[in-house]
Amino acid sequence: MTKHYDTAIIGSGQAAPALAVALARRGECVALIEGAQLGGSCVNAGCTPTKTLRKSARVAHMARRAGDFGVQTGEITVDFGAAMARMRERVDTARRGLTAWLKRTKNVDIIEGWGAFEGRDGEKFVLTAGETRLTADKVYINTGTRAFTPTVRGLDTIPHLDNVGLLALTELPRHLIIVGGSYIGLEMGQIFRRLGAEVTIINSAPRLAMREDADVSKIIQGFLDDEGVTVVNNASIAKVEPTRDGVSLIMPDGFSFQGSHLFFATGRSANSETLNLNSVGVYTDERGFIRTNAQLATNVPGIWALGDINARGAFTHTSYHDHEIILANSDENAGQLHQWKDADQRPTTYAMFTDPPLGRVGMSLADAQDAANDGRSILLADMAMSDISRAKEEGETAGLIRLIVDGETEQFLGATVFGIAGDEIISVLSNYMATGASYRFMQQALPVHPTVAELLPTLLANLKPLAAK
Ligand SMILES: Cc1cc2nc3c(=O)[nH]c(=O)nc-3n(C[C@H](O)[C@H](O)[C@H](O)COP(=O)(O)OP(=O)(O)OC[C@H]3O[C@@H](n4cnc5c(N)ncnc54)[C@H](O)[C@@H]3O)c2cc1C
Ligand SMILES: NC(=O)c1ccc[n+]([C@@H]2O[C@H](COP(=O)([O-])OP(=O)(O)OC[C@H]3O[C@@H](n4cnc5c(N)ncnc54)[C@H](O)[C@@H]3O)[C@@H](O)[C@H]2O)c1
Repeated sequence: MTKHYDTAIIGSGQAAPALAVALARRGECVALIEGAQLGGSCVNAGCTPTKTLRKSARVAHMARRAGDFGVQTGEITVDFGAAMARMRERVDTARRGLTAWLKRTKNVDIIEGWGAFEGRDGEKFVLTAGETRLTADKVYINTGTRAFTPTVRGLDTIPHLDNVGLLALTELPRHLIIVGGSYIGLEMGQIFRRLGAEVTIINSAPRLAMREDADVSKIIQGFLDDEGVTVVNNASIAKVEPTRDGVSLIMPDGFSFQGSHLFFATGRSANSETLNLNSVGVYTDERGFIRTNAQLATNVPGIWALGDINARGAFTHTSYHDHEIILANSDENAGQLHQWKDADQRPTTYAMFTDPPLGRVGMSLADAQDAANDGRSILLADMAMSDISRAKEEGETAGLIRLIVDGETEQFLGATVFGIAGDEIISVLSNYMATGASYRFMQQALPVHPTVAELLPTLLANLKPLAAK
């Protein structure tokens, strides 16, 4: 029998559970279709496991640095199995909690299987998920992405890992070769180095974290060098070959890098090709990401796309925020949430969880320079973490703070907080930006001493015009 639902959600990414529960509470009958594990990439093979493992890595790092703080320890060893078990326990607990929440929500049916469109039955959309066939008035797609692996000669002859495989390892790699020098490569490279592996990062770009400002890349390169991570920028791989105990990456000049394990952190592919989108006429871009307007509606009325699959963000918080956009636009009483009704209005906000973490919102220096070159009035202030008392007291002085303000409206346009607690402090700026207030109000605030954030008002007093180049 084909059951009819008000709403079907394909994929239990970071928008889906909250959306399913909210719509069910509005009285809708909701089908939540998941082909693998509830919780999606973030809970199972992304944020949750990596940030849990990062803590073990940081503890090992700080234990090795204990002498700097006048604390003596014995020899530091890492029990990789125990660190991974702690990580798995955290993931399993998070998924269990999510599953229980969804299962106890009236009007939500969890359907196990890979969802796809079959077409239409009048106004209704017809879907399949494994053995189940269902119809729905509305469909929300939250199917996310999976690891993208580039074509490399010889890759079919050697074992290699993506984020799922890396996080399933039971033994510490002797020498992990990571292809990719961006969020995933950098976070995992530092973590595995601190857990005791040799790590080599092979990066095709001329510098690490190429989307960030050049001085940020330089700081990242500096602390990875200090920790003994080998970084090869501007790299291209001619071919890979198996060796007796691992893999060899051979470069076009014949130079080679040997390691025990090979991990690709080279971006993500859209999970859209098995959705049979053509059967209902939904448009994608050339990479398979689903086109939406700022309210996340596709070109087909009644179908929306949320999370990474709409290419309007690539983070858990952007995916979760997408569900708030949907709710705000489908509830006429949500007028006060006007800023959530439009994905084009939100500034890019994220953290890269290297240690120290990089917190970012809105414009980078490079973006600000482009704007100044276009004639926009831009004010800029920078400060090195090494000039901040709290960072010195903590003995963690790598990084910088950068504030960018519109010279005419006095509103913040962007900020970088790269250093201790940068992942937390950045929300001071992004929350403030959501108010649209002049930066001058922040100058009147009373900050707590000694903190990193106390320097924000001081730094604002040093704003200087950014000249066009
Ligand atoms: C290693 C790693 C670390 C990360 N760390 C962070 C971080 O610290 N902070 C952060 O904000 N972001 C982080 N991210 C990114 C974050 O995980 C994603 O942006 C986030 O999960 C949003 O994804 P989503 O909602 O689009 O869907 P996803 O979380 O990708 O989930 C999509 C779900 O849909 C399911 N699915 C796919 N196709 C179908 C189908 N046809 N039928 C049924 N089900 C289907 C999948 O099985 C999956 O469960 C990280 C990513 C990785 C890989
Ligand atoms: N802290 C976070 O929020 C967080 C953490 C991890 C991942 N993520 C999300 O995951 C997504 C994917 O991250 P990612 O780091 O895999 O991808 P990315 O697209 O950010 O970077 C890909 C990297 O691979 C390199 N590269 C590409 N092809 C290569 C090749 N053939 N040889 C060598 N290097 C090559 C690029 O130069 C770049 O450094 C990001 O978009 C991000 O949003 C977020």
